[in-house]
Amino acid sequence: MTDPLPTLTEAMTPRLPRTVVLVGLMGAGKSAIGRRLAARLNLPFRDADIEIEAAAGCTIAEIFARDGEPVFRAVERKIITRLLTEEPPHILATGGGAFMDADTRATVHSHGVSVWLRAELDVLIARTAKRTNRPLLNQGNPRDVLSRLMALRYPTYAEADLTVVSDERPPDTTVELVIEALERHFGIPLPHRAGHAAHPATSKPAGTP
Ligand SMILES: Nc1ncnc2c1ncn2[C@@H]1O[C@H](COP(=O)(O)OP(=O)(O)O)[C@@H](O)[C@H]1O
Ligand SMILES: O=C(O)C1=C[C@@H](OP(=O)(O)O)[C@@H](O)[C@H](O)C1
Ligand SMILES: [Mg+2]
Repeated sequence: MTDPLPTLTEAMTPRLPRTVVLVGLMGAGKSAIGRRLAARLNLPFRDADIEIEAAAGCTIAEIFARDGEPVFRAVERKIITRLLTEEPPHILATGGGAFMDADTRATVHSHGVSVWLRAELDVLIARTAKRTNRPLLNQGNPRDVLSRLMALRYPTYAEADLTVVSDERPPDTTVELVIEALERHFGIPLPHRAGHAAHPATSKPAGTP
């Protein structure tokens, strides 16, 4: 059976041309902002870290402890490639190290639009202090780890297509800034829900009903 023809409104509604890939350091807000952004744009949300945990059947901390970081990076690369090449355009929050992998970066570049959520050190420290589920931050003083990672990673994050500041302003302000940056980048208005993202989109692992 052939697909029904779209209505005139559907045919004229601009669609997100590519998956939006959020990159940046731990605590930048990739997961929190990504979830809200997806709700505002009425698009699916995927979080690479959640997909990795679903595929591995254990937490990221357990993968780091049991198999080591290189194994985690290999799984991360595979999952992000699958999401970008096999799923329709969506909002994708990556883990902070993903964009540092040259292959992942190339895949993001050819299949998505990358947005660096750039945050200052004090903001990152405050936001990551509440949870202990990030193995890299349990390897020493979080301020030292994060400032070392800033020096190492910010030049590479700067290769992202777009940069949006993630600061003390409310999450919905950052979401607005990302939408504006995407609309400028694509040169089209993105249909979005008015108001606040009161009911964030769920992030189930891909394939879960
Ligand atoms: N303005 C804000 N923008 C983004 N996150 C914020 C903001 N204010 C508070 N937060 C909180 O900071 C944390 C950011 O962490 P998260 O989204 O997991 O970052 P990442 O995925 O980049 O590591 C979340 O708990 C979020 O609720
Ligand atoms: O920066 C990193 O290397 C990591 C960031 C984490 O994700 P968030 O950036 O979402 O915290 C997670 O992927 C893992 O702990 C490693
Ligand atoms: Mg995250």
